[in-house]
Amino acid sequence: MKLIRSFVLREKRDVFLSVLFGFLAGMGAVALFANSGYLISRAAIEPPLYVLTVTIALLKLFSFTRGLSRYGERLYSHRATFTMLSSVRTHFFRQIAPLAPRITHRFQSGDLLSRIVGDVESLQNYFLRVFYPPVVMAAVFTATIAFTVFFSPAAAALLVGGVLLAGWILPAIYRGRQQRASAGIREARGKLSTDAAEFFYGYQDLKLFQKLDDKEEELLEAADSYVGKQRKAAGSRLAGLTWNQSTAFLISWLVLVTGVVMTANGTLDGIYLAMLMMISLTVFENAVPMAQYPSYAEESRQAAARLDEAIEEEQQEQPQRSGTALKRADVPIRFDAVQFTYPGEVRPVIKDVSFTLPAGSRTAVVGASGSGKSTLAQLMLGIYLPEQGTVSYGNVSTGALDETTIWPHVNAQLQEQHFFAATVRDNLFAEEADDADLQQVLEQVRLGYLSLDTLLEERAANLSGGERRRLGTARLLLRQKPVWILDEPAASVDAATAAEVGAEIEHASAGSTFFLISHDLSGLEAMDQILVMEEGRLVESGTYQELMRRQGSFYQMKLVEAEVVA
Ligand SMILES: Nc1ncnc2c1ncn2[C@@H]1O[C@H](COP(=O)(O)OP(=O)(O)OP(=O)(O)O)[C@@H](O)[C@H]1O
Repeated sequence: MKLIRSFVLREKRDVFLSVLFGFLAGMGAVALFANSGYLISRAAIEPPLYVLTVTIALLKLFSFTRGLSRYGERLYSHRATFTMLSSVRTHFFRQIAPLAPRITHRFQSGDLLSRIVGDVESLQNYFLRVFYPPVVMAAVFTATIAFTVFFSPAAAALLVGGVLLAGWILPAIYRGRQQRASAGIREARGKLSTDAAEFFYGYQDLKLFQKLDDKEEELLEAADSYVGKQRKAAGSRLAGLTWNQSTAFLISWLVLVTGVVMTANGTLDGIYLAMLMMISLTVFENAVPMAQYPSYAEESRQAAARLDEAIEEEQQEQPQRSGTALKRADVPIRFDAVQFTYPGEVRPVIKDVSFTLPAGSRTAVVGASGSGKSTLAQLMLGIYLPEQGTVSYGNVSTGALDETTIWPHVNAQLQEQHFFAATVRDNLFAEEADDADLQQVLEQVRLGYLSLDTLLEERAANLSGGERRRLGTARLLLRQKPVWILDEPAASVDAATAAEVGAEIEHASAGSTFFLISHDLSGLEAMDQILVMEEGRLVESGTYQELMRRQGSFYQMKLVEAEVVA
């Protein structure tokens, strides 16, 4: 909330103008109606023409003042709001973007989207309905009461009582209720977004496994829960509004009664009675927004808390990085007694792993599914930091580096790659390359039959699994990098095509530090070293020939592979 307040206060000029015009609009309204009341009473006793002329001219002046000031208030308050929203959105996005992909493991995509869009959007009410209306209300009431005291201290006292009740006491009572009524409303929206996203992503599988009805029911329950919570919050907001209005009318009625009594006993000139009545009716217009104050204050607090939660929890989970830049990556990459557990998990998935990738060497990592191979790649990219031990480039550990400075040195093809709903050309991420180069790269990955203008669907759903993998490889072939990290580039690719594309990769990566994660044990003879992972431990390492001679885990794996092939 502190941060949101600081974003609002940055717009000092607009904040000042909103309050100023809000005050002028409020005073304009009070003066307009007071003047009307006075005019009606005065006209009844046939005053000289000049009195009517002046009063009518004032009426016009006040109505212009009111209209123009209200316009100014709306203009500057909305400008301050939208500028603040854009600052919050940019700030939130800047904070959250570097946390990817870690953040996407912690928060589901639907929930994250609901925070980025919905929660940020809710903060628009913070300035408009929480921050400045109390200031305007206090200023308008103070000025009006000072004016009223002059005619009737009793009516002024009633107004003071009314403003305390409508502007402070009732909203304070409603604040607690509103907190209860709107508790969990944002979480319910997050859950609904998550369920909806899951429903659409998993639609095909849900259909195939006949689970569509169950999931639909869950989705409807989430929708009902969200609507129910919204209804409760809106009910509470309306109740607050009703009490606020009732108080305003009651006070106006009391002002009328007091005025009548005072006029009857001669302590008030009857000509001012209608004016006092109109003042009372109008001045409470400014207290109406206060009825919604608790609801919007609570909504803003919850939205800000959810945004903080997304950023802070994730930042706290991660060890602090000192953020220096990696200047060169053509250096040995070392794992020293590395232990690693994923955030929020208890089971270490990498246990006391040490190895070195000499600059320009070629290494393959093999091992059973879940043995920690992909995690090694994530640690090497600095996406995660080891819990114990170090991963270092030359003499610099990844903990001392800003991880984003590692990535420009690396050609990485991780297990999951994202493809955008755009052309093949756009998905190759090589704006500076000309079409002939791009087409040539497509040939190299045996996708020459695709046109650069072919439109890919979201997540490249119109390509086969193997085609997606090879399109991912094509991205790397367009960039010369000193380090290559490949996590099963041949997954879902037939053996013959995989061998051909493998040869292209080998050629393109010659001289680079090459780190290949593979389930395929063939073609590893040319590697400088092979690392064998088992349940998070490095159980064997050496050249192909050494490992075969040793007849350990790698040898056993080869035997199993040979049996399966046979
Ligand atoms: N984001 C994550 N959060 C928590 N645990 C994870 C995460 N990613 C992987 N794991 C766990 O870490 C272990 C190692 O996973 P990893 O992906 O490194 O294995 P792998 O050897 O690459 O497997 P595969 O060959 O199937 O790709 C697994 O037990 C997995 O369940």
